[in-house]
Formats: sequence, C-alpha cells, structure tokens
Amino acid sequence: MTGGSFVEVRGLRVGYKVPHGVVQAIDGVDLTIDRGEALGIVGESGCGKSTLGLGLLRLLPSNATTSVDTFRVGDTDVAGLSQAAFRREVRWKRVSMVFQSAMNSLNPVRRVGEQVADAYRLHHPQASKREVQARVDRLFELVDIPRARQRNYAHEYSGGMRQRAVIALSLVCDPDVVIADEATTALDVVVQNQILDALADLRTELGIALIVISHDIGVISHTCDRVAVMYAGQVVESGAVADVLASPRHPYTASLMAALPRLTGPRFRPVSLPGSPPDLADPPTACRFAPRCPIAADICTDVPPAFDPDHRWPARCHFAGDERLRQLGTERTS
Ligand SMILES: Nc1ncnc2c1ncn2[C@@H]1O[C@H](COP(=O)(O)OP(=O)(O)OP(=O)(O)O)[C@@H](O)[C@H]1O
Repeated sequence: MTGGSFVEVRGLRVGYKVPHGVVQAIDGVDLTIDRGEALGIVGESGCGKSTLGLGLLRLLPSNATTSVDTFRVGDTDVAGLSQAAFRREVRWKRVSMVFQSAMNSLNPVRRVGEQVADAYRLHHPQASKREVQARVDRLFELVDIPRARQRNYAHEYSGGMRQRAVIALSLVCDPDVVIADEATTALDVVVQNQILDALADLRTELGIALIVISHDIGVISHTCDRVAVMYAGQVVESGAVADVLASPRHPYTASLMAALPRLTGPRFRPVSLPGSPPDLADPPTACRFAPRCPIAADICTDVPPAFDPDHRWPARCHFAGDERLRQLGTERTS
C-alpha cells in the first residue's frame, strides 16, 4: 500500500457500551484506497463490518465511542472535524453509503425522481429547477434507469431497480467515497451481478473509491481489486483479491474459502468453520482466532501476532502462509 493513497484510515476503533462492559467492535483498523479502486471488507456476522462503515460516516448509535488516528480523503483531514462540520462537509458530499434495504431508504409515497431531486435540493438550496432536473436526469442515466421511470413510486420498481435508485441517491452530491454495505444481499444472483457491475462501472467512470462490505466472498471477488478480511474487530489479512482468494495466508481466510461450495473443478465437501467468534467485550489477548484455528500452537495463545498494514499482503498470524493452509477444504467428494 502507498502512503499517498486517496483515502487513508489509520487506527479506527469503535466501542459499544453495554451492561457488562465495552464491546470493542473495531479494534485498530487501517485502510487505504485509491481513486477508482474498490476495496472489499469481508468476514462472518458480528466481525464488525457494518460498524466499520457506519463509524466512518459517524452514524453510530449513542452508546458507541469512536476514535481514529487518521481519516483523510484527498487532501482533507476529516478526522479532526466537529460533528457539525462533518455532517455539513463530509457526509454524503465526500463519503456516502448504500444500505442493504432499498425500501427503507426510499419514501413509499413520493415519486422516485422527486426523492432524488429533494436530496439534491437539500444540499444545493440555490440550484434552479432546471439544474435540479439536469442532475436528476444524469443520476438516472448513470444507474441506467429510463428517464420515464422517474415518475414511478418505489413499489412500482423491481428490487434491482430500487437498489439502483438508492445508488443514485448516494451519488447525489458527487461523493469521493461510496460505502456499499451488503448492498446486493437481498437480491437474486442475476440482479445482484447487474448491480455489482453497475457499481464497478460507476467507480471507474466517476473515479470513486468504493468500499464493498459483504459476508459473501463471491460478491467481493466480483467487484473488488483488494480485500480486507475481518475477524473479531480486526483486519487479519489484506491484499489483492486474486492473491488472497487463490492462496490465503491467514487460517481464517482459508477457512472462509473452505466453507464455500465450488461449482467448477474437482468436487470438495465445503468445510464449515467450527465454533463462533469471541466475545468482543473480552477477546483472547493474543491471537483472536486461536480458539478456532486448525493450526494453532502455544505461541498463538501467548503472543499477539504482528500486522503491518503497509505490507503488500499482510496476515495477522504467526504461521502466515503455512503449507498446512493448503490442506484446508481438500476433502474431496469425488
Ligand atoms: N448498538 C450496539 N450496541 C452494542 N453492541 C453492538 C451494537 N451494534 C453492534 N454491536 C456489536 O458489535 C459487534 C460488531 O457488529 P457489526 O454489526 O458491526 O458486525 P457485522 O460484521 O456487520 O455483522 P452482520 O453481518 O451480522 O451485520 C457485534 O459483536 C455486535 O453484537
């Protein structure tokens, strides 16, 4: 990773206050993304993916405490901004988000075109009627919805079209960074791929830095250049998608891959990962994955593994890239 990346996040931490202590949902995450690049965030439920996206946009509930050493977008340091300045200058304008449930993001009793126009007017109160309509037309064109459909209500759209409309809303203010959180999870695979392709086109056409959050490694491989694999609030491996998926260096990534059914090549029985992630109010002090790890040794429960986010392909494991990882998921069925 380069020090001159377009987006740089260093030392992000988010804790939720709960009756029995603090759930440290994000514990020192570093990310860098270039313009036009897509970074995937993958991991199983509860590893902190949504907290990461919401934390970057400062949209977390009041029991959350967030801190970050560096959050820079282009030349702007957004970490030091007050809540009011962040809302005014960053949220939706520099960094926006596409959520999973399109129906929750769209107003059922207002035409979709009007909703997009409302959102634009909110941020550009001086814009003339003609400017607003030109922007709405452009946004519908970008997400490939015919102009005539601006007059429809959300319930008259298909699921895929609704999700495109939500993407159009996220682009209203011409953001530099778009975070897509499980944006296609509710859609069938064909429509899912169309939406992922649309996002991929937009990021290259508009030079957006895209963060794709998903529990589905297939979604990440379809859309992203790089991937950060999260486990228990930390990034455990990151690198080029093709490298990481072909020969994972961390046992957690290897286990995620082994749990995937394969459609081509020799047939393997998917091997699900035993156990569950640790309690984030009291995680293991050394390697957090050790209790579930098939190759763990004494050092893993004694010494926290190092992680250098500036390495080309870092893995938070004492046995990173170990030969034994290749054996995971090799239980052939035929
Ligand atoms: N408002 C909250 N109060 C307390 N704990 C929370 C809150 N929101 C999330 N958490 C906890 O923070 C951790 C991370 O949750 P998060 O929703 O970010 O994970 P995730 O990877 O997005 O999971 P999923 O895919 O199921 O949404 C979990 O242990 C979760 O229980």
